[in-house]
Amino acid sequence: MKKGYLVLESGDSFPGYFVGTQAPVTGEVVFNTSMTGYQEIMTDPSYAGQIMVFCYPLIGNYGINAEDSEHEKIEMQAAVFSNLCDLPSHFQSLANVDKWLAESGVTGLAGVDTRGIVQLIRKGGTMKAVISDSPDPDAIDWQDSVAKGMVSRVSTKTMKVYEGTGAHIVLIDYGYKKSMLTALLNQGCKVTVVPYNTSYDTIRALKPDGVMLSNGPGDPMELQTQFDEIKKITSAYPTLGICLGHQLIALSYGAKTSKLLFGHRGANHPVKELGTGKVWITSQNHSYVVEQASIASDVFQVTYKNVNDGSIEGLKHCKLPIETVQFHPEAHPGPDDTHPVFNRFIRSIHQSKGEATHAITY
Ligand SMILES: NC(=O)CC[C@H](N)C(=O)O
Repeated sequence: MKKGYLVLESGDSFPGYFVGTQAPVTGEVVFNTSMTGYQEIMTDPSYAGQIMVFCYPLIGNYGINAEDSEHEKIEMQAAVFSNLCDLPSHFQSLANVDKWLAESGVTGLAGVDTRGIVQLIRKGGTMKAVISDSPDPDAIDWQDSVAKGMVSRVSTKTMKVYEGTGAHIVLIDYGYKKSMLTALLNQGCKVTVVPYNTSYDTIRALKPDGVMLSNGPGDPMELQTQFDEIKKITSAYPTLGICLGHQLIALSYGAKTSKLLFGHRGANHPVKELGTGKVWITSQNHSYVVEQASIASDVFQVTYKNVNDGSIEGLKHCKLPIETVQFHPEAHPGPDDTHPVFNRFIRSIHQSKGEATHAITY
């Protein structure tokens, strides 16, 4: 086993042993508290450019299977584990995490005091980190910036059509998770996945019934040049925005975003639906949030709030059929309490076309 270190910009370093590809990497270090779902987490394109620390101390015990990946590639920079199981047991398992990371060209570090790292991040915030074979923070050029432009890297380069007999949804791909597409296909929708920078005119030519803006990596302000187009697109069709999609819609209509100290990443984040007072347990993965003070009350109504820190978790446009959520209704991993968000979206499409919705059973 080759010794390696996670070295944080704060100067702290944590020893472990290399798994997967043993190449040195730089990234923004973040943590996820989910107890299960490591394959879905590692394949979520929203983690592009980041080093993921798994809080749960045992990862890999049910292996890697052919079903659970959320994207065809692992986009995260690296993953860090406490105990990594090398002899998984599950009828669907095809490989252990070490072998899978190696085949995918991704670095891993195991046997690490992940709890110690999480305590530091919770105090100092998400920060830059390096995985290398040296524990010395002074040997690292901290001026090297963490990669930007991740959305253009992970988004599809061509349009892809998934046939269905129901509503036609254009899914704008900022790094969408497969489960979002599955949720739409399960509603019978036809889905056209388009690149992140697709124009309003191109989308109009596709004659969609609705549009969905997906999750994705990085700071939403990096996509500032798209805001005018996003406003045009979303004011023309019933819209659902999820996570990065939610942030982009808010920004396009004049709100502001800011970065949380260490983000929300896990599968048990409580969110209150303000209209009903109900609390849902949600799956989350984000650093940025829409700022309450920046929301014009005649443009958006806040629909959901995070129970832990009061941050905004959902918006509804006051006049247009636009709904956005910061959490992940598609789950994977995590509870599907909020899956009805998709049903509501499809219902809003039928309503905006003046179609009767009494026959719809959801
Ligand atoms: N899952 C996502 O879409 C993440 C959105 C954004 N990159 C953030 O970190 O806040």
